[in-house]
Amino acid sequence: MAASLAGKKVVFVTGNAKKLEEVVQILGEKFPCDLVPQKIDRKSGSPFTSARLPPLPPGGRLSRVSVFPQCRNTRGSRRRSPSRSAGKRPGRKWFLEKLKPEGLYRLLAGFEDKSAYALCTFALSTGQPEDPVELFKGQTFGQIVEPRGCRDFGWDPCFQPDGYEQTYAEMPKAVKNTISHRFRALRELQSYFLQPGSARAQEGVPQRGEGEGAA
Ligand SMILES: O=c1[nH]c(=O)c2ncn([C@H]3C[C@H](O)[C@@H](COP(=O)(O)OP(=O)(O)OP(=O)(O)O)O3)c2[nH]1
Ligand SMILES: [Mg+2]
Repeated sequence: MAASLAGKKVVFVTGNAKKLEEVVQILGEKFPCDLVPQKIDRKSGSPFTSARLPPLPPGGRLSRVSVFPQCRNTRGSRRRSPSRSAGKRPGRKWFLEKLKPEGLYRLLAGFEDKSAYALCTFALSTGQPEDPVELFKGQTFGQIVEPRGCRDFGWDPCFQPDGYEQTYAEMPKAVKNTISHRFRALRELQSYFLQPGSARAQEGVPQRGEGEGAA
């Protein structure tokens, strides 16, 4: 990590305490920046309202969700029943709240193929509307299984990563945090800043015109 990043403030926009906990654990004490969690605020005047966010990056809906989580929630308030959305967005919060991990597993009862992947996308913005947003993705492949393990985080009990006998919820956090989708996305983000001699390593922020290749 570039020395010039030391002491810089990075605002992590999330309302999810478990995500925050994992990000703090994964980044560890060596992370040189000051990570400041902030729930996104829909009200005008917040630095994170849609009007003041940078332009959308390419990459489809999942990318837009990463940049506009709260706008998405607002616009998407025509709530659909879980069954109407089956197979489309099982990771979404309201969907999981209704179904619980058991329901998510049951959705696949009629399917032999229970393969799945967990995807995490971090969107990094300088805060300047004219600067591009950089996306960092991490993906972990696995299977949807009958829920097992601790119930303190979403769908962790029914996701068993390939090559492991335990679900995310059964394995120690220290293990999940070295194989998870979130870990892989953060690794991409960290290596983005580590590129030696790059302008972003010196400045600590993405530069205009540096695009898709970076992640
Ligand atoms: O079991 C898990 N394990 C995870 O690693 C994980 N990551 C996300 N989720 C859950 C949390 C929600 O129920 C959904 C995704 O919704 P999302 O909008 O990403 O999360 P929010 O809680 O709304 O937090 P933000 O404020 O949007 O960051 O999947 C996991 N469950
Ligand atoms: Mg959300």
